Amino acid sequence: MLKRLFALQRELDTRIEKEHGLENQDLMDKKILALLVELGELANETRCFKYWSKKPAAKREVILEEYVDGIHFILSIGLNLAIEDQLQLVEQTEKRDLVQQFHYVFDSIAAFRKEINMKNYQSIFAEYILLGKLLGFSVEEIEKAYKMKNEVNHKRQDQGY
Ligand SMILES: O=c1ccn([C@H]2C[C@H](O)[C@@H](COP(=O)(O)OP(=O)(O)OP(=O)(O)O)O2)c(=O)[nH]1
Repeated sequence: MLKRLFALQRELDTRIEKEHGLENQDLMDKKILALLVELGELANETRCFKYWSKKPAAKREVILEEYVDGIHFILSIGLNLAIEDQLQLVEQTEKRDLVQQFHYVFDSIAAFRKEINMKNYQSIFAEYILLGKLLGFSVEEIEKAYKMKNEVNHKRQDQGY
């Protein structure tokens, strides 16, 4: 699955960079910030930290769409590192709640920015997958939603987004 997703991401990223004349630019810092912002948007839709409110979480499909925006940027960062073939996912097993898990993902992204290496990248990946599990998403569901959003992203580029 990961190989397929990396391939789709590469196609999209190449397209976006061409369209915006960014082929030789280092986009790492922007991608990291984009991922942090997506993570904030995702947390906002789950409303998991809004102890002051009774309003329920957004619909499952809205949360899944936010979640796969994050997957896009994680894959895209991986392509910058050119390490997709070495990726080994270590499964996180510790029991955590959703709020804790959001913090773990934020912390892993911050650690990666400080020290951009394979180990720290793997840790973003592992924490983000666990976040998806806590949100109740299956791997198949994530892959399907990723493909749908990837197509939307291509269409946006067609329309000069
Ligand atoms: O190099 C890139 C840049 C962006 N994206 C994707 C990731 C994500 O799926 C989408 C950007 O997020 P979003 O759809 O939230 O874009 P936006 O411009 O912030 O949209 P909106 O204003 O509707 O929130 O573009 C990539 O895959 N590669």
